[in-house]
Parts: sequence; C-alpha cells; structure tokens
Amino acid sequence: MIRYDDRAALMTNLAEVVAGELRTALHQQAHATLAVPGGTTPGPFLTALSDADLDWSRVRVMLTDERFVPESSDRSNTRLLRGTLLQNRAAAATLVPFYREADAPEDVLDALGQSIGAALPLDVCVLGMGADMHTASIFPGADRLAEALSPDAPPLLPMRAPGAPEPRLTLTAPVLAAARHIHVLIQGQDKADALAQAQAEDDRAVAPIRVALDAGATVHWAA
Ligand SMILES: O=C1O[C@H](COP(=O)(O)O)[C@@H](O)[C@H](O)[C@H]1O
Repeated sequence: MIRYDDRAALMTNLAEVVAGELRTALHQQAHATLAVPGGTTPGPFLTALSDADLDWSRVRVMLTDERFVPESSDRSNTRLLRGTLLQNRAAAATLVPFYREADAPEDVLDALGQSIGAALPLDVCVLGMGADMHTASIFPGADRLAEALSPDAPPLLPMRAPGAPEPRLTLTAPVLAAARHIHVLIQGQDKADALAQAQAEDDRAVAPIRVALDAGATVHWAA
C-alpha cells in the first residue's frame, strides 16, 4: 500500500500515475479505456485527472459501477463523472454509458453491456472500496455475488444488496482482474482497517476487494 502524507497528495499523485499509464497505452494503440469509481472518495482525483495533458479524444471512460438512478440524483455516479473528470482537457473523452432510463437495470443490461463490452479490455482500472470490503458494486451478501465473482461472468451484471439503497449495475470480477493497471483509491482509518481485514480473508464472497488485490492492484491510501 502506498501511504500519502495527506489526501491532496493522494489525489494528485494518483492522477499523475493514471495519466502516465493512459499516455503509454495511447502510444501503443489507437484507443485507451479507463474505468473509475463513484461514491464519495474519488471527486478530487477525477478533477485532478481532468487536467492531464494527453489525447483525451482517444480515451474511453466508464464507471466501475453505477447506482440505478437518473443523473438528476445526487447518488448518480455518472453525474459525479460529468462534473469532475469530463471537464477541462478530459471533456474530449468518450463516455461509455452505464445508465439508461428504464424500470429496472435488467431492462437495459443488453444495450449497456454491448457498448461496455466493445470498449474492453480496461487499460486502467481505478476502484474504490467500501468499509464492508465491497468494490465496484460487488457487495458481500448481494443477490448475484457468486455470478459476479465467477471467471465466466459476463462483463456487466445487475446487483442488489442489503447495504445498497438502490439496484446497481457493476463490472464483474473477470473484467476488473484483466485490467492492465489496477489501482484502489481509499482514505480514512475505517478503509485501512477494512483493507487489513480483506488481506487476512481468503473468501472473495466475504471480501470482494480481493478480486483487485489478488490481481496485483496498487492500493493508494491517506488518512
Ligand atoms: O457505492 C459505491 O461505493 C464504493 C465506495 O464508495 P465510497 O463513498 O466509500 O468512496 C465506490 O467505489 C463505488 O463506485 C460506489 O458505487
């Protein structure tokens, strides 16, 4: 785990690392794909990254997961993305959508799954983690947890979990683990404690963040 002196240093350093990885990918291929988390943590990282000097017109940006709420909701991860990363230089990036209006995520799974699938594999994947050790929307106790953790999982699955107030759509374990570069972005003592708990826990159903840790993720943390 990389421990930063403070949260500002964490956010700007991680933005520099991710920008460098995207630049390298763009030297080697026509397009690069970046996945980023939602939630309360990544805003300053996403804003810092939006200023990175690289050819954003060749970058596809997607979320690691989305709450099934419209963009008008404060809980929309897409709303967060539009207000932070998809500004400044990064406004030229292509957003791969994770939400369409419908009654349930199952109704839009095929359509969203097609465009997400076409943008894979991920060159860079930045993940968050909850204090319950969930990552993306792969929650302990979720209804489709076993499917999402399976090596045969489709790239995208709907998910409902006791700790999640609304249904979700999430990238699944094989997509996350196949990313060329994986970072976990966490802050606060509760997340450091959760990480230590996950490191001591072999069962991914109990600690879904193990998907990233076992795939060699770099963890970035500040108090
Ligand atoms: O609900 C979510 O939670 C996790 C962690 O969020 P945080 O607010 O504790 O930082 C996040 O990584 C995920 O993308 C989000 O949908």
